[in-house]
Amino acid sequence: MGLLVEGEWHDQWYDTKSTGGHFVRKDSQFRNWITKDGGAGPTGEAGFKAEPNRYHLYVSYACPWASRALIMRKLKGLEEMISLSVVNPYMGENGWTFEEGKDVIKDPILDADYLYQVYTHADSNYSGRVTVPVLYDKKTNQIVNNESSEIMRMLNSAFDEVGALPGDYYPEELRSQIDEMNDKVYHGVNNGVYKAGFATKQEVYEEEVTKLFNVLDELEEHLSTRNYLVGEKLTEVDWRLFVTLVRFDSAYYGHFKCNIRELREYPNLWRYTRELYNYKEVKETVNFYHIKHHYYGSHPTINPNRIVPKGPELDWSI
Ligand SMILES: N[C@@H](CCC(=O)N[C@@H](CS)C(=O)NCC(=O)O)C(=O)O
Repeated sequence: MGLLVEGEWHDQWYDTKSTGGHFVRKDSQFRNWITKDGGAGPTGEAGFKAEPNRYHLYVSYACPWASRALIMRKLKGLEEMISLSVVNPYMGENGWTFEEGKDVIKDPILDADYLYQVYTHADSNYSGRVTVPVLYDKKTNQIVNNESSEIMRMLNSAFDEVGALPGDYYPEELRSQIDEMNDKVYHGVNNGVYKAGFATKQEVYEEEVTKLFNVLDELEEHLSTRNYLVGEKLTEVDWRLFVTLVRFDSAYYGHFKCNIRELREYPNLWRYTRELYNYKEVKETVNFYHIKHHYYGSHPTINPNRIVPKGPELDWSI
């Protein structure tokens, strides 16, 4: 694992010393938007019009943030319109790579060996982390956006007039409730598992893991009287929660020590996760081989021998 400093790759683990043992996530830097007419979005510059076959998505099947984008691409039927690359699950001294391996889809655009080359191609002086997902413009050869919450939003609606499937996962009338729930889910769960798992001090881990399970308890209660987090149908916040829950027992419970309870011990959350897993073709975006091999294999400070556990055996049927 590493990062780019003025376009040069440095192999370096997260710095938690300067933050007292806490893992602090950095903001994504590429923030342009694809829009129906090519006008600027809520952030960034204009010029990225929704056109079939113009954009490419770089993801990791292991990564929950990338999976949000992958799920939206699937729900909106954009597979033919937005091409895809999938990195190798192992993230080592060169960060994400396109090294051959099970289910890897190489980079057809730059033929890069490493994802950081996509970043330096777009900005030869880039400084920062090299993360997935990355939404890339093949026409102008630049990164449009590398922030999954924004990529989800643009895929939700920008391509509606050029052949996307119907479905609005961020409906106008529910936006304020969705935003509020997104905040809880992001801080409490999506980033919560990382804050527990990457903590480097006992008291920080205990504090974070307790907070995580308090939010899971709250969500379990919330789902006792309703099927979805907000309103009567699935919205983006359900998919944002799903990507963490679907990894919970296979990766976070063991590798990140989020083990106060298994997800399967929560009847409502477990029912909900299985339902979303079986929704349309969403299960095709969930790759447990990549998930387990990435987490257990890529963090030597947590699991130095990189042994990947065989279990658990999960029954996803509904
Ligand atoms: N805020 C970003 C976070 C993306 C992210 O952290 N992705 C992880 C994989 S799960 C990554 O690529 N990490 C590489 C690194 O931090 O060096 C988003 O939501 O898109």
